[in-house]
Amino acid sequence: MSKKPVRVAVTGAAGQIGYALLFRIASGEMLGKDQPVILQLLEIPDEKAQNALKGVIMELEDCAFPLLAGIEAHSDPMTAFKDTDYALLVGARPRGPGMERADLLAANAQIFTAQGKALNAVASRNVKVLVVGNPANTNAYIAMKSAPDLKPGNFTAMLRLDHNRAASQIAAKIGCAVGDIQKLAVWGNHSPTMYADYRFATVNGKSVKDTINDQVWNKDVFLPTVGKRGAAIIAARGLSSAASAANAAIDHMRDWALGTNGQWVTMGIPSQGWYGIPKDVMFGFPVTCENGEYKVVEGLEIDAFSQECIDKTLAELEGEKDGVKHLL
Ligand SMILES: NC(=O)C1=CN([C@@H]2O[C@H](COP(=O)(O)OP(=O)(O)OC[C@H]3O[C@@H](n4cnc5c(N)ncnc54)[C@H](O)[C@@H]3O)[C@@H](O)[C@H]2O)C=CC1
Ligand SMILES: O=C([O-])CC(=O)C(=O)O
Repeated sequence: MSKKPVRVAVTGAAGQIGYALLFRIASGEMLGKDQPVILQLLEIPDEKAQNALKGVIMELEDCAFPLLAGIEAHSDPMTAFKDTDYALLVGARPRGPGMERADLLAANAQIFTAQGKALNAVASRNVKVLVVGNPANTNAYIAMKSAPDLKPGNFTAMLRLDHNRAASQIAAKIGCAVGDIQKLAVWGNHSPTMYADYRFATVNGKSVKDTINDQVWNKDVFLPTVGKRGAAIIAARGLSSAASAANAAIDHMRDWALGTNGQWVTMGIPSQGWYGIPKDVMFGFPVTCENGEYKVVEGLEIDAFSQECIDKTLAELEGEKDGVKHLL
């Protein structure tokens, strides 16, 4: 018997990430090739954006995806999030050259108060929320705090693009396939302060750290390359990453919903005090997923260099949190 359709809300649906995301969700790449979906698409109440959304919907229809059980266009989060099981909050302003993601807080933060409140009012009580819009960690924190009746742990921020970037850089350095690398972690904020940590990673069962054996490369090449990859893409493309961001969103939601078979992935989640990170800080941690739940990989040793990196990214997040106090 075929499964009952689930409701997937996507905001910023007519934007560049939306265009790289919706067709993959509708084809079953996010929730499985046996899971029908109803797409609940939100765009701003502006004629140009709503027209663009209509065009995207026409294209979705023209794909005749067997798993696409319905498509809705919305301009109000209170209707877009009704009964939604999954919410991908993408809609927000992207940065341009010379900006940091935190510079977007003033423009984007209010979106996430309104959308957190709407999720609180009308979404499924088990809704799984992924915030992509930047600055993703703090926006996810705002949405979580604006939705007191939902489980805080169901609000997450996207660190998966950083995780995938780190895996790709390591694979290129070692000369192995990305899929051979396991047990990678990215700690902290989706910003240049993030700490991509390969100390526990393995390549075909061997230690990545021992294989690379070059702390100078780690500190002076790997960490800045991963941390500043978003800016490098903006410099090259004139626009921020879209297909790779959509791909990371698919990876994040798929793994959360369907499980990781014991493999580590990185998710931005509200801390429960793990590794000394204060409660509720939306922080990138290594996790495994099973039965629709994530579980932090605990008990990892944090050496002096790692602690310094973690402290730095935490301080940045605490600063962003202070800056949005007035909205909560
Ligand atoms: N966390 C991550 O790893 C990444 C995050 N991003 C962020 O994702 C966000 C979206 O990026 P793009 O799709 O490239 O931008 P875009 O400008 O192409 O699209 C954004 C869309 O969101 C819509 N929008 C704005 N406010 C909205 C609201 N309140 N409700 C619903 N829709 C709204 C706009 O009308 C626009 O169509 C940006 O903030 C960007 O910085 C981008 C790449 C990676
Ligand atoms: O850098 C940006 O502004 C877009 C983004 O978050 C990324 O590509 O990681």
